Formats: sequence, C-alpha cells, structure tokens
Amino acid sequence: MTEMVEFAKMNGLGNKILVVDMRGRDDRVTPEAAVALAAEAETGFDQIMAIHDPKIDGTDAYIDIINCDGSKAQACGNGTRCVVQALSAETGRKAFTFQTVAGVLNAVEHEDGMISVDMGKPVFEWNRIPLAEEFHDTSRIELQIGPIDDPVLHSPSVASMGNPHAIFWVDRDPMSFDLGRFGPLLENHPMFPEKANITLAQVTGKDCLRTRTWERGAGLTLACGSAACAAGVSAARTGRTVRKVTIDVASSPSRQPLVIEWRERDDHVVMTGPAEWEWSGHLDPVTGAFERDAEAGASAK
Ligand SMILES: N[C@@H](CCC[C@H](N)C(=O)O)C(=O)O
Repeated sequence: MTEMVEFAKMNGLGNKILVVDMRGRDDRVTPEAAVALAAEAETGFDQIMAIHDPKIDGTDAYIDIINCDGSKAQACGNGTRCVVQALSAETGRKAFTFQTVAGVLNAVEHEDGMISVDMGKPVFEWNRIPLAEEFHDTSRIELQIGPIDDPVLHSPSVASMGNPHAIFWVDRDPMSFDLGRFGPLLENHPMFPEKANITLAQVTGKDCLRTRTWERGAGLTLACGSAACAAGVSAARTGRTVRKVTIDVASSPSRQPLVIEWRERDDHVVMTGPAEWEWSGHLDPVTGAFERDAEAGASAK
C-alpha cells in the first residue's frame, strides 16, 4: 500500500474541493483514486487540488488539478482559493505563487479572510480556446441548442481562462433552465475539441451578473470560479457590464458573491471570494482509500 498523504475537504462557494498534500513525493494522485474518492459520499468532490513541490524558482508549489471524472483541468478558481487558505493556515503566510499547467498564478489572503487570485490574462483566439472552427470574433459565436427557429440557448461568448469556457447570455434566472440536460450536450459539442465548461449568465446590473455552470469533467456544480472569471470578462468585452463585477453564483448555497475584476492596466483577471475548510483526513493517492481524522486532530488541521 502507498504511504497515505494528508488532505482537507474544503469548498469554495459550495464547489467541492479536496486539497491533497503531495509535497515531498514524486508520484501523482491517480485518475483511479480520483474516481474512487468522487464516488464516496464523504469525499465526493468536483476538483482535487494536489499540492506538489515547486518545479521552478519563485513559486511555492506546483498544483495539479483533477476533475471528479479523473480528467485534468488547467484552472480552478475556487480550488485555488482553498489551497491558499490551507497553506495560510499551515504557514501563517498570506501571499503565494503557484505554477499550474496553464502558467504561474499569484494569490493573497486578505485581513478579512477573503482570498484574491490573479487568474492571468483571458484568451480569445479561437484556436487557443480551442474551437474546432475559425471565428474572427469569439465574443459571439454561432452555436445553438433547441429548435432551430427558436433556440433555448444560442450565440455564446467563448474564452479560455487556462480552461475553455462558453458563456450563454440568458434573460431570466439561470436556475430556471434545464442545464442538467443541455450541459452535457454542449460540453461535448464538436465545436469544442477539448470540451468546454458551460455557463448561463444573466446580466442583473451594469456591475453584476448571476451565473450557473455545467463543468467539464464534473457536471452540475454549485459554483465555478474560472467560469465566473470568463463570464465577467465576456460581459465587459461585449459592453454588457463594466470591468469589475459582482457575481451572484445562483447555485451556490453561500450567499457570498465573487468579485471579478478584469484589470485595465495589465489585462489580468482577479477573482476575490471565500474558501471554507470542512474536515481533514489521510488518503492513498493510488487507490483513493481514505480515513477521516478524529475531530480533535481535524480542528488542529
Ligand atoms: N471549479 C473550477 C473549474 C474546474 C475545471 C473545469 N471542470 C475544467 O475541466 O476546466 C473553478 O472554480 O474554476
């Protein structure tokens, strides 16, 4: 049996996250372990954020992101805030620099416990999102679902935040759509060769949006941070909102919003929101076998 590693069950606005401490080892959390952990009621998650030793100077850790179906993701906004909170609790430090497969991210925990992550620059080029077809203008692409003369969803804005996103603009509450039905069709649409995260976004004011997301590799989640970033950027890009928006994540049980700012000065997207620790345990990164720590140990983290 592999040596067990520490992990924490956390969430970002309800997005279920396992933060797994893989520092000091060369192996990875296997897709099989991810699928096994996802299948258990206690450890059911949307993403694993596996913290590895840094690979390059100037970074604190390399983060491997794994969806609950065992596939890899290039970005996870809510999970990154969870990693910051876990490392801040461990070290007392407030600022961190992480490397992911998509690049280097800076993050900081504020005095009030909110966490800001610099999610980098959005990408709009069709072949870098990627799309299967060339679109000169990706702020509105030809794609629809439902009857041809009366589509339920159509003309999404598309962008990459390291991972691919399609934002469908809706004029009523995103919770009133059957996203559980349309999500998988759109995630796997031939337009998206690497699949896509599918978000419904309702503009509720010049500086606010309400969103709901079907996640690639995870399905209906309670919240998705990188989707909120893509929605905020796409809303500003299309003139629907200003560049700093408050996102009410419709499906989130938390009533706290996410704040997304697409900074003019450097084109970077900064996401600010909470993270919450739930409990800690140990797991086998090869099989996914796990044990929950006793509460006393858990509260000491
Ligand atoms: N929940 C995440 C996004 C997760 C990644 C996504 N499922 C993908 O495969 O791209 C977030 O908070 O950003």
